[in-house]
Amino acid sequence: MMENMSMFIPSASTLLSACATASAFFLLVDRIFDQIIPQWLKDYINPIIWELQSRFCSDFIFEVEDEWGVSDNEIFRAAMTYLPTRSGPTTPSLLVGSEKKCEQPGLGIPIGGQIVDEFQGMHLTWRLYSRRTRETIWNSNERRFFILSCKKSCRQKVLDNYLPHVIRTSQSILNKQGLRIYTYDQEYAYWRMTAFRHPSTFETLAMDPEKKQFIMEDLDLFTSRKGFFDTTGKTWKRGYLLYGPPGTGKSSLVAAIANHLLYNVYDIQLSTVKSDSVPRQILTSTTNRSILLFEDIDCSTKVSHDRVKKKGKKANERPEPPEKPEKNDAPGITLSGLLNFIDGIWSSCGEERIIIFTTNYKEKLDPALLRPGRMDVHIHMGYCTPAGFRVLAGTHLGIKDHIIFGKIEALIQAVEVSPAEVAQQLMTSNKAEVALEGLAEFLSTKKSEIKRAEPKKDKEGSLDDKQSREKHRDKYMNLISRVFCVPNRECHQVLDHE
Ligand SMILES: Nc1ncnc2c1ncn2[C@@H]1O[C@H](COP(=O)(O)OP(=O)(O)OP(=O)(O)O)[C@@H](O)[C@H]1O
Repeated sequence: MMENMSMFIPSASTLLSACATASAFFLLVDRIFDQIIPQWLKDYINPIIWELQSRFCSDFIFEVEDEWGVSDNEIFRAAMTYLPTRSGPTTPSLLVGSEKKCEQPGLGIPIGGQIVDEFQGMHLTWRLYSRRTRETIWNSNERRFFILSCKKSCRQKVLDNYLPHVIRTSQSILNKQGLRIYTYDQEYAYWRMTAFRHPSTFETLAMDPEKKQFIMEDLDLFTSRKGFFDTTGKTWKRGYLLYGPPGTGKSSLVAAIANHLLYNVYDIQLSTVKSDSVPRQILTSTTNRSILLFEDIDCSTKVSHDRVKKKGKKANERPEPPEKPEKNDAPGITLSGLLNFIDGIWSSCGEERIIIFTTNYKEKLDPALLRPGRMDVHIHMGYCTPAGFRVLAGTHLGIKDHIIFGKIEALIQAVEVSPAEVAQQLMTSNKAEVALEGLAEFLSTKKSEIKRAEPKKDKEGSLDDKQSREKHRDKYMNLISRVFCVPNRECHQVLDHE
């Protein structure tokens, strides 16, 4: 009887080979499936195949989607960084690319790509898939997800040991890769990334030393005060407004802050944000310890003019007809959408974030944007000063002093010249003497042009009065840069050495 029964019980090796055959079969089906079946049908059948696979094989399946709740899935993000470094002889395909010719090619996982990893005696297979989700008017979303399979018996070990290892390793890979700058792709609702190698630092910035020192101390204080933000119930973020004429170093200061704090930069183009719900996606998909940058905020008319327009309207003035929306035109972000982004309830998703706005026209901005708590520190980036010129001469020509410095400094005090203009003149020659002579000539020409324009102004009478009033107001604005210090410091002012 026992002998008869043993005829029907398969041996361990037969069972194993049956299992291997089943796995190979499913892999084969999967392959054919990938090649010839349309995406919509794949999306429908894929889950059925995985279900069958997990029932008939001894594998356990983890599905790692690119989103978790309303945020990006950290495990997915980590796997995208970690897995290309684990490719081996069994890897069928990889994405390869390079941003610059001389760079070491970067690797990525293609859709359908498979990576096999070994960890603490476990055999783990990752495969990347994509599926289309319901399309909205503004987004046609394609969601990506990994299928991670392991032995059923390893399930707990994967959760406890392997996935934390993937997150840790990806973090150290990213740290080695250096800083990154991200820009938001509205179409696919995800961040496109590239290496951030802006050479600007606080040493290379043409700015007055006290102002630099103040900003660096403010940043350091901010990063060291987690406990303070926790106990006061405030979100750990700080808003900076950088304002001033073109070419005075606003973008260079952003880069210097990123390099000082070693934070990645998320560059948010407000004009391309399609609706008030987009900032929520942005907030939940950016990482901690980062800079959220809004450049040229005044150019986004919807957010800069709302209240300024209303304030300037006389009582008997007829209301302007509402702007006709273009066909298929997205509504864009409104001022209230932006205010919510900065300090609404969703802004608490994430911590240790610096929010930076830059503008050439601070007065165009709605006062609601500027209040402490939203823009905590206002930094005026002014025209070049003698101290700024000395920094530029050091970085561009490698010199600390020269006989012609006195003449140039006197001219710099007499004319309004941006650091960008000075830098450009200093780049005209690698011979210090020639470059400095060129700069002195450039400044003298500028000065005589201003002199020639002056008598003309006098003839224009009332216009001249108006201009001089405006100049006085600008001078006053330039002189005092208010620093609202909530909650980093007590409120105080910094003299802006113009
Ligand atoms: N304060 C500065 N210190 C050092 N370099 C500067 C400074 N300001 C301008 N530059 C030089 O001028 C170039 C332009 O500066 P930057 O883009 O930072 O100015 P910006 O104020 O952001 O201008 P815009 O308002 O037009 O965007 C930079 O590449 C840099 O070399």
